[in-house]
Formats: sequence, C-alpha cells, structure tokens
Amino acid sequence: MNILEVKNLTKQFGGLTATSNINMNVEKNSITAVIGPNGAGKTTFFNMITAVYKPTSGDILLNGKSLIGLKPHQVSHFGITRTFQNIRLFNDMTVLENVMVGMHQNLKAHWVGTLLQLPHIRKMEEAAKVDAYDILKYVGLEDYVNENAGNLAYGAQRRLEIGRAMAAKPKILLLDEPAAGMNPKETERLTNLIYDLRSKLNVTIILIEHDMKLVMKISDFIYVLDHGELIASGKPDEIRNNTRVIEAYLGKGAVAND
Ligand SMILES: Nc1ncnc2c1ncn2[C@@H]1O[C@H](COP(=O)(O)OP(=O)(O)OP(=O)(O)O)[C@@H](O)[C@H]1O
Repeated sequence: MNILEVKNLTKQFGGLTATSNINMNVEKNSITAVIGPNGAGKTTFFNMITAVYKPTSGDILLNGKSLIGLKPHQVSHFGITRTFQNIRLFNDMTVLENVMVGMHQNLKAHWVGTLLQLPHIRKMEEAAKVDAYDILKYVGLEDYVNENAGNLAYGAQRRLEIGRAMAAKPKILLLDEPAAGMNPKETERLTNLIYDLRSKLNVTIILIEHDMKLVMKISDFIYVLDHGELIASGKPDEIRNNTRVIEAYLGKGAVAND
C-alpha cells in the first residue's frame, strides 16, 4: 500500500525548472532513497513535500489526501517530519530539551496553564519527559540527557536531530543527507538506527543521501533525479547497473559498491 503518492510534481524558480513532472510512489513502511548529483532537485522535492515550497504544478497525496495548500506545521501534524542537510539543533539547550521541542505539537498545554504551573500541565510535561527519555534511549543518547546539544560529537548531534524529528511521532520521516560528514563508524550506527526506525517503530523513511554504500544497503526502492528529471527508479541492484544512472551520477565519483 502506498502511503505517499507524488504526481507530476514540478517546481520552477523563475526560468529554472528545479523538478519536472516527478512521479513517485512510496510504499508504507519502506525505506526509499532519492539520489542524484548536486543540483538535481532532491532538496526542492523535500521542500515541496513539507510545504516549504508550493509546487508550480502537480500533487502530493498522503494516504490519498492532497497536501497541496497546507502550511508546514499542518503537514507535520498530518505525520511528515524531516531533518535538514545542515544540523539545526538548539546548541545551548540540553539534549532532552531539544527532543521536547520536537514534541510541542503533541503537547496541548496552554500558556496560561504553563505559567501558573497547573497540576495537570505539570503531569503532562512529566509524561513528555518520560517519552523524550525513551526516544533518547532509542537513538543511543540516554547518557547525555542533560548535556548541551552543542557539546555532542558530530555523529551524536545527527542522531539527536533524528530523535527530535521522531518526537513528533511521524508516519513518514524525511532524512536529508543524514550521513553527510560522518566517519564509517558513525555511518554504521546511523544505518542500524534507520533500519530500527522502520522495522521496530514502523516509520516510513525517505532519504536523500550521497553515501551509496549506505543507500544500496538499506533502501527497498531508489529514485534517481538528474537536472530535475526522474531518470530511473528501481531496486538497488537495478539502479546500480542502470547505464543512465552510471553516466549521470554513479560514474562521477559516487561509490556504488561495497
Ligand atoms: N529558493 C530557490 N530559488 C532559486 N533556485 C533554487 C532555489 N532552491 C533551489 N534552487 C535551484 O534548484 C535546483 C535544484 O536544487 P536542489 O537544492 O533541490 O538540488 P539538490 O539535488 O538538493 O542538490 P544537493 O545535492 O547539492 O543538495 C538548483 O539549480 C538550485 O540552484
């Protein structure tokens, strides 16, 4: 069953077509990768799914319902959250607080109640803390709960970003280059985490990634963009051996083999 359907999605910036008539089907509970050279339109595609950009034309359906016209916070409320290419943590807040920020949409606390420290609000905040702690255990940061996010090692900061995105309890998690800048050990840990999110927490994952070893290892399905066009789609083995993909991307320095 498809959780997300993208139909003829086009985005133009003035005279530049960043994505052109993209069609995609993302199966529920799958790991789907979107790959392609720099400037191919991958981040623009994520920005349209999360309503940061309004498509010039085309449609995006979540469980059959169009997301077009919604605001970013509404898309998040319907179950799609993301991480960004560049780390965007609150460095001076603790690890726990960073995750709790990601929960805000699920916390219905009114500011008056918060100011007055009403007992039911306090209870809700305590429960949120417990949830946040569980998430931190999941991403392997339970020993750093009270550490400032800015003091974490690079790989740990990236995992915290994923934890914060998970705090919104998404149906679909979009990861924009999660392995960028990671060393092999950090990448391996990230790979296992992405696997677990899918298989244990039933989240559908869509990731943009240049690390082809990771992509080929964990993806169920891969879409390839080049100059805004969808040039191929298929299972990892099909993509690895696709002549057009090799010419446009894999042959130009991307590492496709283990
Ligand atoms: N806000 C914008 N205004 C104008 N042009 C834009 C804007 N955002 C993206 N573009 C252009 O759209 C094209 C696609 O960019 P995009 O960032 O989506 O590519 P990408 O595949 O994510 O690249 P990378 O792998 O380098 O992140 C590029 O030519 C880019 O310059």
